[in-house]
Amino acid sequence: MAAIETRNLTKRYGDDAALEGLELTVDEGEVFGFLGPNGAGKTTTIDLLLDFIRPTDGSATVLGHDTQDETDAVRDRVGILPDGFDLWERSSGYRHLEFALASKGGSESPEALLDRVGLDRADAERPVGDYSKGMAQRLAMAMALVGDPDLLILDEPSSGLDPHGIRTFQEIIREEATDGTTVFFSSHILGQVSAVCDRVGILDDGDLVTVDTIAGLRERSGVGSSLVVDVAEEPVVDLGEIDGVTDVTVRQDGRLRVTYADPAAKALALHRLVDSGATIVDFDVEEPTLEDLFTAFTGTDADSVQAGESSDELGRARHRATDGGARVDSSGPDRARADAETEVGR
Ligand SMILES: Nc1ncnc2c1ncn2[C@@H]1O[C@H](COP(=O)(O)OP(=O)(O)OP(=O)(O)O)[C@@H](O)[C@H]1O
Repeated sequence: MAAIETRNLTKRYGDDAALEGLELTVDEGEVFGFLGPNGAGKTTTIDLLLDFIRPTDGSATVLGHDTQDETDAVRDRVGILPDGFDLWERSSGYRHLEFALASKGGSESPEALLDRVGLDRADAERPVGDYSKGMAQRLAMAMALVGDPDLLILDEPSSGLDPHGIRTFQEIIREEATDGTTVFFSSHILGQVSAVCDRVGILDDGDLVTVDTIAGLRERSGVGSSLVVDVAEEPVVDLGEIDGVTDVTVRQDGRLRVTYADPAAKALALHRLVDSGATIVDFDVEEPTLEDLFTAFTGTDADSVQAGESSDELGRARHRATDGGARVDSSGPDRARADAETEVGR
């Protein structure tokens, strides 16, 4: 049984389609990233799955239940972290959890839930009207986890979170997935989706553009990997002649970027450079970033997809030069991603 299955799911407002003919299957136990820019239709899809709004056309099942005819059965087994949720400002975090535990019949202790999301127990005594956005988001995540749901639906879960909170949420998502929970995770932040998701669906302007694993997206996008070489002097050899090389450019930092579709071209390019007498100071390989993939599949500039997360930070920070030299940042892409997420959290 699929955790989520939609057939021609469509929502129109007047002549405008918020979602057009969505055909999507999310398997049980997978972490599925639903990626798209502002206004792509992510929240509309989630609202349709939970029967908060009704489709103009088409249908959907969640955990085998029809979303319109068996809404209670759906909501009973789904944990939801909605985008833009409302809390009762004068009630404490504890009261919110107690309410969620009572309405879901959950057996967890409020303290265990608070600890899991990293919300201070003393803060849980305070009215939520005093909470920061990140604290409110942590409380909402704790409420979503109540009752050990079979499906977690998280709409922009990192909204308002600091980098530590982002990591906490990613750990929760991984733990839930290990436990067999399906996670449907909407985001416009590419790095966060790639950090936790088994598969990704890219939504653009109400249309599902593609669904695949990150590796599959890389392969199908045609966006090649690049060999970035720091050479002591301008090479006198035409690397563009090598079979499988698709592009050769000199970057702003003076390094040579050789983009290739065929991995065999990488070694050939290095050999050709050495044979030409060039002195190779350093080299590295850059894989296409998710931003590159998004652009390849939608034709949309990835800068419009996310605020504050630079593709240069994400994909290329490991090539930072230090002391004006060409040393490679040994902390690698994970560090780069953490750096990028620091940006996001600001
Ligand atoms: N009640 C409504 N009336 C008219 N248009 C709507 C309504 N709700 C959503 N839309 C439109 O539907 C489209 C999809 O909106 P939706 O909120 O699903 O996007 P999203 O991908 O969740 O965006 P974001 O990342 O900004 O949350 C947008 O163009 C939006 O303006």
